[in-house]
Amino acid sequence: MSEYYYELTIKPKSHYEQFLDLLEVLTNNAIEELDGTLIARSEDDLTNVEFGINEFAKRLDTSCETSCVKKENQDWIKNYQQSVKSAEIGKFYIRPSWEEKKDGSIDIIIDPALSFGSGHHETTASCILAIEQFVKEKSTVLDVGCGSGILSIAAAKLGCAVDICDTDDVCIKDTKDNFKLNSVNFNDSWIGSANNAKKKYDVVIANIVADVLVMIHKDLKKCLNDDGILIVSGILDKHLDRVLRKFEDLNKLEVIHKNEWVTIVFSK
Ligand SMILES: C[S@@+](CC[C@H](N)C(=O)[O-])C[C@H]1O[C@@H](n2cnc3c(N)ncnc32)[C@H](O)[C@@H]1O
Repeated sequence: MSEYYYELTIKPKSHYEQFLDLLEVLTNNAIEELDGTLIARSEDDLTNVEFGINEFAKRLDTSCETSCVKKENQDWIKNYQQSVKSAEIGKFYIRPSWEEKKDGSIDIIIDPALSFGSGHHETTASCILAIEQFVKEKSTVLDVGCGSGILSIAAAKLGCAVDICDTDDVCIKDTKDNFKLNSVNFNDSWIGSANNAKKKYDVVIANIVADVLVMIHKDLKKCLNDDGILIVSGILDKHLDRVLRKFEDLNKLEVIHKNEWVTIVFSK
């Protein structure tokens, strides 16, 4: 990548299409069209093209405003990568693949993608803290609404046997990719929700939203072992009581507040 690029701006008074055609031929680059203005950018010097355009305007007996400015090039990929931050949550360190791992922390790699779950949202962070505190090695875990898979990857890294489900097929694909990226395994996966579970689990985690938790509360409890742990999140504090009412037959072990978001840990 060169240190500089040239930006040629042309605002024709008339014959817009002819100027566009000529600019395309002369620059062989993508042209930006903005309210009657044509903008070409190139790492090649465009001052000769500007001269040609002005000669063309004279031939057409019209005029156009032009400017050709030399600008500093940006490393857009590096700029973007610098905007994606790692997150340290308890003993876990969640990072994009281009960042270094942190010694002494449990490493989780999540690259930016469509699925929710980078570790920066309050609900994800609180669920990870709850997993660290309440989930024991070798537990069987169901991650309902796995998103990026971040929570089930955390559980897998603690030595749990995990199953994943999400109503969105893109999340299932992203989670599978992220398991590979993190060199951990899951057992079973399906597109759908807790009502499709074929067995009971030691731990069920559902970071969804209050309305959905209320809607699927029976399914979540149904796939929980007798002494199982249920972690629910995605609850805005104004909806907390409504969610609590649906789980009052369970023991409330912990309520984690982070800004306006609440995560609850129950035991059966
Ligand atoms: C807030 S994201 C949580 C992602 C990830 N588990 C985390 O904690 O960062 C909620 C996820 O739940 C999924 N979802 C929504 N309704 C669902 C339902 N009824 N059953 C299962 N998953 C659902 C969404 O597709 C989304 O991926």
